[in-house]
Amino acid sequence: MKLNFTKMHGCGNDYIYFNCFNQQVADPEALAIRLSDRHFGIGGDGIVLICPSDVADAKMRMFNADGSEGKMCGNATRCIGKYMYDNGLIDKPEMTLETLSGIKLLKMVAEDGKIVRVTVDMGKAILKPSEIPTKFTGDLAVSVPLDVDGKQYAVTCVSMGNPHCVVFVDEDVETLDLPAIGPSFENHEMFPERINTEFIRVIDDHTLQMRVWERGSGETWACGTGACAAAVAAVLNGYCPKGEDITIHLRGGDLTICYTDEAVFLSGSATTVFEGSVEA
Ligand SMILES: N[C@@H](CCC[C@H](N)C(=O)O)C(=O)O
Repeated sequence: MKLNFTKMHGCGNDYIYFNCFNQQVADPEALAIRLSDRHFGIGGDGIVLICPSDVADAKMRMFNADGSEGKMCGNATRCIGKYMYDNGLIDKPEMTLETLSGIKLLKMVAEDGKIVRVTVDMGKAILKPSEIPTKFTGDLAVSVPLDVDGKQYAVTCVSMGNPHCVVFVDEDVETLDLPAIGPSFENHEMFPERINTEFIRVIDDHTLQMRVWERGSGETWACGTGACAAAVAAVLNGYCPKGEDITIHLRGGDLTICYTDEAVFLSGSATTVFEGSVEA
């Protein structure tokens, strides 16, 4: 059996998207592992299913490259908005999207009939360490010490529907050896469900530089929820103001985040790369 797919990316965070309004994907965990492989598959950071929903315009399920299911994915939400509008599944440039972390509202900008930019209301940031989840105690984990492979880091933990550990560093993040240090954060005993880790250099009070090691996918060129977590952490640590746009420079492009008391807003591009079909 063949499955039709669309390869899309948000700032280089690339997933293989399946329209499940008109086809069914069995065993998405195994499919994610096989197709994400950049040598023997299509290549991507994972797969995303765009499914019918009883409570929203569509429902997202996303699977990392190791087959694990993520509860939230900021870049995929934006790409789904573009897919739904560009393919006539919605007729106005806004939609609701059901995720494992609740229903998100997307507002989009169209140019020549195609979506070029999407803003997602990601909901409130979750800061209670036990709810992220982490094993830190207390009401917040802001600049708390963490020993990783014998080196001391100060980390700030945030959930954007999925867990993040944000580390502020002084050096250019391009100089970091992420494949060496990323897995030790991801699988650290303080994070019972593993963790996504963002390494951040503060450029100024409205600009951050970021690299990310994602749970289940390794280094990716962008992470929407990670960019949100980084902006929240920057505010909590006093580097950036609340309620104003913060630009995050990622390996694959820029994202804009605004952290308010009501919600975190994520804005950025969404791009279609190619379409095809693959043996299921
Ligand atoms: N790239 C994503 C996040 C994908 C899920 C993450 N790896 C997890 O397991 O929580 C984004 O853009 O937010």
